[in-house]
Amino acid sequence: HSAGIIGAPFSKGQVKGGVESGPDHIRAAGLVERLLQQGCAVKDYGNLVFEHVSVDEPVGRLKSVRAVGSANQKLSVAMQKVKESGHTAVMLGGDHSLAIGSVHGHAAALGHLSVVWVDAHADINTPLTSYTGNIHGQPLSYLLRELQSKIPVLPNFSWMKPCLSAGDLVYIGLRDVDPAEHYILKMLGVKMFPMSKVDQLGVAKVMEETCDHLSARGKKPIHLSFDIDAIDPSITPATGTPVTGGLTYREGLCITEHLSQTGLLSAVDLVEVNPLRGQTQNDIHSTVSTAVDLLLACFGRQREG
Ligand SMILES: CN[C@](CCCC[B-](O)(O)O)(CCN1CCCCC1)C(=O)O
Ligand SMILES: [Mn+2]
Ligand SMILES: [Mn+2]
Repeated sequence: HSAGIIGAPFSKGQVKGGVESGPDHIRAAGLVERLLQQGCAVKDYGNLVFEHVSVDEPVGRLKSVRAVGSANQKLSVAMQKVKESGHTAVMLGGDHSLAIGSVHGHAAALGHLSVVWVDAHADINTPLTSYTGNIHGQPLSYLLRELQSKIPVLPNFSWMKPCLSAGDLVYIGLRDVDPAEHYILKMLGVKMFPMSKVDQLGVAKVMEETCDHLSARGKKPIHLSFDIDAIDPSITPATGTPVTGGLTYREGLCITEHLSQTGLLSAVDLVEVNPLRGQTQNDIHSTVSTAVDLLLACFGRQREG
């Protein structure tokens, strides 16, 4: 295993301050040292510097479009470099709008890929269906080829092109999906394992069916985009949009251990850790250490030793 870590201290895909300090909290909890201890090579590329965008008037309801566009352009270039250096990429967020640049850069380097999106939310609102205008609820609409007719021309987004097909996307953990998002998911026939399915099948069967679905599509490199709010807020409360009824700590490890064992894991996003949303130090510690443990499992750590 070899990890190439990129810190993306960015928060403009949503409106709650604090998520930009996610990368530093995850590093401070010992991510690099723990990866090295388990025999993983590590290259830490540090944090990207996102310059302030002074004038960024809303476009329709969309907030901070220009900032989100330029941040993701920079991230896409950085991701591509990390992949071309042969590492498994680790993108530490920052909010989930960063998946635009992370997936785009990954696809630019490798051509084709599949995405496993672990999240309480579908993050597939289009600019026109979003209630909030927060772009962290929309990244997949910019990435999916099938939705391009729904995306208007946006400032600072001309650098990107859609790079993902709906058949190569699998969701795990959904439990707070907007009506328009649900319509889109059904229309596109996207493979999804909402929490109801996780309860019904159990996480081992969910992972088996996830991998069967991806294998049938040709065993492409896997991009795991893990939103920490997929885990139950009793474990990871320090996040911007907590939703009760989430994955247990153990289910989170089952998911990441299983994907690690496929040998196809090529990039991991770990996003939406927001220390300011924790009520106590313990809230923050529980959230950040769970994020670290999930990442260690992505790089081969096994609970049996
Ligand atoms: C479900 N969609 C939301 C949340 C997006 C969360 C982004 B993530 O990165 O954390 O997954 C919420 C929209 N609801 C807000 C409250 C009223 C009903 C709509 C949105 O803002 O689009
Ligand atoms: Mn979420
Ligand atoms: Mn998300």
